[in-house]
Amino acid sequence: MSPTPSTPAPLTILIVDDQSATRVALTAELDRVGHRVLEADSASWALELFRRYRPDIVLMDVEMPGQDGYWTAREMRAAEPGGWTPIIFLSQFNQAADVWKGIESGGDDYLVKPVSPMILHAKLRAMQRLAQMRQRLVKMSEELRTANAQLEKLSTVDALTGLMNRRALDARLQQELELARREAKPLTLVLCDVDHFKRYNDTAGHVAGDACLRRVAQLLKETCRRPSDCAGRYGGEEFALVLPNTPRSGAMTYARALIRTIELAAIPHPDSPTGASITLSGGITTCLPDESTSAEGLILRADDALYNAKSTGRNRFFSYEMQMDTEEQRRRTSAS
Ligand SMILES: Nc1nc2c(ncn2[C@@H]2O[C@H](COP(=O)(O)OP(=O)(O)OP(=O)(O)O)[C@@H](O)[C@H]2O)c(=O)[nH]1
Repeated sequence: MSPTPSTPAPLTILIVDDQSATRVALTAELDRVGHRVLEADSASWALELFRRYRPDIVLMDVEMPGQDGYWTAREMRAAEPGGWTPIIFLSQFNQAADVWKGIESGGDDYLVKPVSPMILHAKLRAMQRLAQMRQRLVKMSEELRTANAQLEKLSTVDALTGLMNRRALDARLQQELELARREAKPLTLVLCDVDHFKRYNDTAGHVAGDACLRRVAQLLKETCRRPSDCAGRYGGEEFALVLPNTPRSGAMTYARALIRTIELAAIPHPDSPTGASITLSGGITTCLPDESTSAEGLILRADDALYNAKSTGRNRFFSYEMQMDTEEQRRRTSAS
């Protein structure tokens, strides 16, 4: 009498054998312990069932008319890229070379017919355990991939505004600088800062201050119309814009449009000497980079221009190279 293995988890098992007597005997044994059995008498039918039902384990006869078990195993492996269904070969041959060939062609184990039920169940149990371990590993590596992606995002995105953070901005500036140098194209960096933001916080509170920064960030993002333009939070109430392929004149046009956008948004400032709404001051630097141009140098220049914009009254953008006051320009343009 066949031994009864202790409560195996039910599996879907594909039996591939051209001899019906073998299939009947194996099916009866596997049925007896509650497994679901699929039967195929040829390579083509086996592949069809394999693709359709994705069995947990395959028991595969080596010798079959037409395509043999080795070929079928290779096709099954090719049909599940990244996956792994245990394949156990069944054969009358018990030479070492046969076992080797079976394993080489993608099989995981090799049993000599007639197979003792006890050995069969033991092998199934071992394969099932391996498959479960593999599934756990796959799941863990997926979780790791997701966690890494989240970490990567967290390390480049500013949590308050959703813009690039300082780290990502620095990397982007460096990258655009190298590209501009290679392609001999102008590159503009704008640093801008919300005017009298301490007063905003002191009067409206930090929560309202945060909401204000988010709104400004959104507006800055919207002004980045070209796919290569990017806005980021440089720190505190200071933002940076990297504008590739933008010459001085283009940068000034951009700054005027930005001032206008902020003006139209009319975000109320509860205590600003500059006016009733939020205003920005900015420093611009534009370069045609050569070997001596550095990201740090650009930041220093933009910061210097920003300081000038602040010290001459705020709500204006200065270009380091042109030392031109965009607010003055804008007033002149709208007056004419
Ligand atoms: N709510 C809020 N406030 C911030 C954040 N980061 C920086 N600040 C505040 O921004 C203010 C910046 O103040 P200052 O550097 O004195 O500059 P300012 O008041 O804007 O004055 P000017 O730049 O000279 O126009 C400080 O009160 C900071 O606490 C933030 O994430 N949220």
